Amino acid sequence: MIETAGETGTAPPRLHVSTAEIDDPGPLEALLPPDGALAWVRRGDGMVAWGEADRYKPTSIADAEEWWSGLSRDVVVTDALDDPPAGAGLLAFGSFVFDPDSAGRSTLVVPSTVVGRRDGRAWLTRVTAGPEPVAPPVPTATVPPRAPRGLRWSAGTLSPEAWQDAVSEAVRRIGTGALDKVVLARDVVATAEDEIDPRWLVGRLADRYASCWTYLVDGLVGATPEMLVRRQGGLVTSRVLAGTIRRSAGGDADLNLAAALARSSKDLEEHEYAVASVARALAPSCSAVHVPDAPYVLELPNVLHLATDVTAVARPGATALGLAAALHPSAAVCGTPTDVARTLIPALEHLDRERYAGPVGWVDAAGDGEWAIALRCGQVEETDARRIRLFAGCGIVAGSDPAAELAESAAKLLPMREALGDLPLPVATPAP
Ligand SMILES: C=C(O[C@@H]1C=C(C(=O)O)C=C[C@H]1O)C(=O)O
Repeated sequence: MIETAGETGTAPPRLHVSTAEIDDPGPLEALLPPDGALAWVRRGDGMVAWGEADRYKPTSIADAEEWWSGLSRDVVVTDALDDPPAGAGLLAFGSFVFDPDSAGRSTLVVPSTVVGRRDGRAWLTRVTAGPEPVAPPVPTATVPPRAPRGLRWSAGTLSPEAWQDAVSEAVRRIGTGALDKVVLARDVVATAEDEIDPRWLVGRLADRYASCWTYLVDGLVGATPEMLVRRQGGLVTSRVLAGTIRRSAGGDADLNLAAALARSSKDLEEHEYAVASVARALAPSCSAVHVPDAPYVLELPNVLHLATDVTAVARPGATALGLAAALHPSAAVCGTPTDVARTLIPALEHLDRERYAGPVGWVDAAGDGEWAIALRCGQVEETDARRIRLFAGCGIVAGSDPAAELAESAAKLLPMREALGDLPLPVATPAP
């Protein structure tokens, strides 16, 4: 018999984890129940989850790492896969506030049911407070999600004009030599007639932005193209994005835009700051940090980004969460120098970013995991689920033009607006 700490009456019961290979379950997001849905999907693979075996409100990423290493060390694994794909077994989903002073809450959830698929293998993980007698069948969502209806838009914290003034002020400060780059974000609010079902948004985002990581954690839903850090075994990768152009109708026009982006000194400069901040942050906990000589152009349906994939080898003990703690906030969402940008951001934005621009992802018992930057997202409001707040930001450098930055922020809002059904796919319309 397996003895659990809970039987002593002094400690919570140890969690029991069992994972079994299952037949291909079809589209993962279609399995999600209406309540407590968690998702992490890309190109059809990934994990969807629900139920809560445990939950923690970390005060920082380091605090989350400590809690998680304690919990995951103490579980009883009753069944596991041979040569498991990444994510098959005990894991926690999480997301963290951008700014520790935010009124928002960082969160780590250990789901009681996870269904995953990777590299042609599918699995079901159950996490329970005692031995689970029989693995339950894969559930299917009984209530399919409905599209939001009757959307109304309202300005967020700053009007578009006031936000452009903030960009001008940032350019002025950069001109004085106070800093090199600062990322300024804005928000807009959509209100629907009924409660917004985030599963609807997950399905739409995963379809249209298949190359992005589509995520859902406690009402924060989005599809991000930017991987802060992935650790798989010893290998560490980070996809850095900075430098953006809004896409046109496609074809030759887009090829010309891509060429212009790859030559733009403003965008290359902005990109270099972001790559340098990632390479610097990885150096103490990794060896063999490799930064390619030049960025490539990442094509998404709404924008083109300058992108660099940095690779490294993790030193012993450098977990995915530990690496995320070292990397956040990178210059892609904060600025250069970090401390100056960090102070300037709230002063100019007047916005509580909450979990936008913070790390979002998952971690397993071995410390492997994926932590992306929560971009191209919205937060369904906890107190009124008919409302969702969307966020988008832009890197401001010496050559930035406020009107062009506003247009760029509008392009970054498109994925969520399309997912909400505000726009017919794939045509772009002016910012709300
Ligand atoms: C801040 C955002 O995006 C970041 C800023 C970018 C830029 O300024 O070019 C590009 C990608 C992201 O690193 C956002 O999408 O909200």
